[in-house]
Amino acid sequence: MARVLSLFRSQPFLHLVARRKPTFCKMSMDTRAREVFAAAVEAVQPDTVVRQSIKRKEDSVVIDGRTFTLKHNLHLVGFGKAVLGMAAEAERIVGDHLVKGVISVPHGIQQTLQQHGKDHLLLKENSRIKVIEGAKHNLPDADAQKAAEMIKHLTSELTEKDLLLVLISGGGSALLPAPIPPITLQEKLHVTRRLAGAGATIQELNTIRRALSLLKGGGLAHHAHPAQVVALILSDVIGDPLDLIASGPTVMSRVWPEEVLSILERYKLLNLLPTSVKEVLDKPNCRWKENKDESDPSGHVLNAVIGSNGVALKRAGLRARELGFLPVVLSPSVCGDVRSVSRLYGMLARFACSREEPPPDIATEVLKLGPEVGVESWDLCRTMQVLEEGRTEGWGATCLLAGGEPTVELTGKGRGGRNQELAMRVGLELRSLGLPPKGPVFLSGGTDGQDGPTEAAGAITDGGLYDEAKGQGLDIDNFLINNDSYTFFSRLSGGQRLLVPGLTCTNVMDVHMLLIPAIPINIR
Ligand SMILES: Nc1ncnc2c1ncn2[C@@H]1O[C@H](COP(=O)(O)OP(=O)(O)OP(=O)(O)O)[C@@H](O)[C@H]1O
Ligand SMILES: O=C(O)[C@H](O)CO
Repeated sequence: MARVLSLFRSQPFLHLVARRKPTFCKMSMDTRAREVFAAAVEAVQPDTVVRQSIKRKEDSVVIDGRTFTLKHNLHLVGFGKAVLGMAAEAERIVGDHLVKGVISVPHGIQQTLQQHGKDHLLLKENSRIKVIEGAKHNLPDADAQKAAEMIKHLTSELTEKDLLLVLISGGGSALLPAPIPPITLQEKLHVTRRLAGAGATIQELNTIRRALSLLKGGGLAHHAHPAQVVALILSDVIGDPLDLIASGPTVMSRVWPEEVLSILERYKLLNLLPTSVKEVLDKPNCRWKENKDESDPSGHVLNAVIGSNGVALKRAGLRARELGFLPVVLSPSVCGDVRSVSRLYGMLARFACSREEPPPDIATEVLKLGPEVGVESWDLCRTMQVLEEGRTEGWGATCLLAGGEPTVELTGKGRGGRNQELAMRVGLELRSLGLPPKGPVFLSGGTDGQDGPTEAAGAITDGGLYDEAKGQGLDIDNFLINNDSYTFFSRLSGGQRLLVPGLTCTNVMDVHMLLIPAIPINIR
């Protein structure tokens, strides 16, 4: 393994890690972990990402290097959990060039933002944008369908002189339901709910949604043709795939019947489909019969990802450096079962803390686990090299950052979320390393501020978790079996280990952080 790592030494990737030695910081590891998480979330605030991506120059805007002339010809539509703040900022930038807009946002969001003092994310009183709240509990409903109908109507009226700004963020699929007739909203909901309940991935779910919708899979761009369409996208899907985020309404995509049928078959839904769904699936590429124009609108569409997990991790790395860590970003694509993901972080901590040249089996095990948790060998080797240097060359404390969206197999009936469960499991892994209490610290948090159906975003943990719980009469294994991580962390030490940032108004999946102290520590 030493040979594998040495191969990476000569590579030019080290620009990803600033080589300057970090400064010493007196704050506790816990406080610094929370600060780094806050920086990650701050980097992807809806108003910030829009401000950074639209540059106003007199009567034009520059987006993604392209200039668009404004002649009181701008229309705006949007759908997603972060879209209200994105729209407020966009309207501030384009001013009265905005003719009108419609956005579909989560139920109750305006009141919640007001209550949290986040007025800068609300539209001004005389805004030209109509806000429709819907999709209670993240499920498409009549309000969201009405919003989709209005959005479709607005886009269908555009001409080649118009510019359509489309704001997209996670949760957009549920907020833009436009089932292809004769499918009803209830029938579409029935299919997608069964798929989600059976454990379908977001890729599978959104492939089906695209096949059943008038606006998804490029339908919105099609309706807007021949107007110029510019979509600004805040990604909540691993790898930032344009055709899957909110089911890709501005990305022209064909429906492949074989793919659709194989997904439905995989989840044993083929025989349970409503007749209307079968009817639509029999004619998969006739989604836009009511076209005003048959020409391909793709040339008129610019799709730009303006915020993502990668962006959040980059900013987190900068903050970590200010707080005295050598930052290293492992990957923004961590997925797979939380058990495997916790093993990965446990092994990386062991690798980083080993006093000797790490035993070859750790690096080999780490690389073996890579495919299961969505991390490339290249990224693992690069990260291990930084950890090795941190240890052998005295770089000081290290902050390993990663992100993505692991999964939990729900076996119990407790309250929790994947971040809190991951934190519990990593705590157990760190304990098994036999490190002293001031060893590595691990944080896992959802950037939307909510982990599963709980008011916490995640939790902070370390190798002392098990003994701390035992000392307070809490049986950690029982909580894990019952997927009761929120109850566990709420009861443990007065909830001190919980991460509760409140509503963050954004969502770029989860952030994971492993802080490795500078002091050389012995492991068993
Ligand atoms: N008791 C529990 N313990 C662990 N995980 C849970 C528990 N209950 C729900 N979950 C997990 O929480 C996730 C749903 O929560 P959440 O709404 O935060 O998901 P999400 O995919 O992040 O949604 P969003 O689109 O808002 O990002 C699912 O992955 C589910 O398996
Ligand atoms: O809305 C959706 O489809 C999910 O949040 C993924 O983007």
